Amino acid sequence: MSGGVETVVEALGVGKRYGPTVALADVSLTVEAGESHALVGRNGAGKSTLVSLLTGLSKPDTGTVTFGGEPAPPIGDREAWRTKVACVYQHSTVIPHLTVAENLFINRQPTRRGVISWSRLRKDSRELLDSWHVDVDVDLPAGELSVEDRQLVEIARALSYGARFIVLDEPTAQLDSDAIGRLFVRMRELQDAGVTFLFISHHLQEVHEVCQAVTVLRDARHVVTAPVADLTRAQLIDAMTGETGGLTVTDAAERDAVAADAEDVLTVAGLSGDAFTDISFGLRRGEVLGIAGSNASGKHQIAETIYGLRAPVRGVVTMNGRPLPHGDVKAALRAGIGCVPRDRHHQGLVLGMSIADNAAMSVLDRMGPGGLAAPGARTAVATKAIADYDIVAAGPLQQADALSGGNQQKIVLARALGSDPDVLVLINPTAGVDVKSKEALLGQVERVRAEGKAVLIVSDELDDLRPCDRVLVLRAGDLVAEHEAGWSVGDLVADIEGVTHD
Ligand SMILES: Nc1ncnc2c1ncn2[C@@H]1O[C@H](COP(=O)(O)OP(=O)(O)OP(=O)(O)O)[C@@H](O)[C@H]1O
Repeated sequence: MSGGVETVVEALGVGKRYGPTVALADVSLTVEAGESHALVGRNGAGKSTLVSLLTGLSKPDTGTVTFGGEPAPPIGDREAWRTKVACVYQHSTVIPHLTVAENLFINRQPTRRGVISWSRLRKDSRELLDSWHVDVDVDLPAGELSVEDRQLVEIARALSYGARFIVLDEPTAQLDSDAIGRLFVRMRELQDAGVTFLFISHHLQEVHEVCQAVTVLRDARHVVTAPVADLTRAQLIDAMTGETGGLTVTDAAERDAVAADAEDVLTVAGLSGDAFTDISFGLRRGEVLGIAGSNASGKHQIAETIYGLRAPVRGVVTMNGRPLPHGDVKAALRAGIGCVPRDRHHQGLVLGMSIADNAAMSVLDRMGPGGLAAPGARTAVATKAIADYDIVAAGPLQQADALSGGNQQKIVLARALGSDPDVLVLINPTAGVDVKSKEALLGQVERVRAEGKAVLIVSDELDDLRPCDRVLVLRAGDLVAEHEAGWSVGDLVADIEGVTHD
């Protein structure tokens, strides 16, 4: 108890090392009942490590964790941990081919005379979801759920074990603005019903919108804990970076427009495919073009069709006047298209390989005969990437899986740019990346553009669209609007959502 308020969880002086890396040093955190407490910090600051200690996935080297004043359960006792806390990760923990009901009651299915009672399982699942107002079909394979519904199912599952403390690890990273709004409404309802949240996000406006308290970590250490209302966005950024001065976001409206006679490097003509119909546009040399839209708009699918991950049903994509074969990523790469994919975990990075090998992958054929780069050359590429993108790593030979999520993301971007493409296709390039690194990434886009290359940015984040000369808006698979640099947020969002703005 502190000042009459019940403490849900307390970490006292916790520390954690991974080999030579100090991931957390003497960090303390107190989360009070019924609050939403934000945990923020730059990529590699130690947020996920702290969450792993608070959820019993690993044991602190030093310090203690207590729940409601009681010592945390022993590490191996998963049952006991489940009654205290759950974490909803960006990446799903549901088993995709099992139904929602099976996922909810996995390893504790109701039985009748020693046999699983499927009718009870479905009924109990329905009741559980109803009690938390989660409107999801319990018979659906969990892999078919939207990210939004999957998160709600995971929250309901956590609550059904008795946990009333839930960690949300970048829950908004894959949600569009409508879904984020609904998640926040849901968080407030659950808070009113006695649930406490630890909320991790790189979007500081979200912290201000939905949290009451905030803790900042920097370089493995605790910097400050304060009521959210006491810290402005600028003060939060200063606490995260240890510097003053805030951020500079490149805005295309502040630089010269693309030359009127600049030729198209990439054209999309009459393209139809999964979730989009008859889309045509050109991308000129020296241009940064944005595509905005909700998750259902088809914007990701268009980008994926351009770089060959999907085949179109109709239409053609040309690079420098030559049609690209359909659905052929390698051909797109050879033609000069670099990409930062949407799903970096599966398409982006080989986790078992070093930073050097990952960063050098698509530049291999430029580094030596037969695509075999000398180790020194690979290390040099990685060392440069670490410096250019501010990657927190022990060195170029560190394995990618030992990096924090945001730092892994930076390697994918470094690699896409490293192949020196004529056209760079970026899908949600700054998702999971801290505010300060975002600036560095968008700075690289500016560099590429200034070199006369072209960039296509498909993003859920309006900040990512600021460096764009034009932004195309997609709705339900149709191209519905085009905005020149200098657009107002209200106008763009109105077009994205299909409402009138006045
Ligand atoms: N399994 C591991 N092996 C080695 N080092 C690790 C491991 N897990 C984390 N680290 C290191 O510990 C430090 C803290 O990482 P952590 O994942 O906690 O950061 P984070 O604040 O969650 O970052 P992000 O915002 O990028 O997710 C980083 O330097 C990271 O490289």
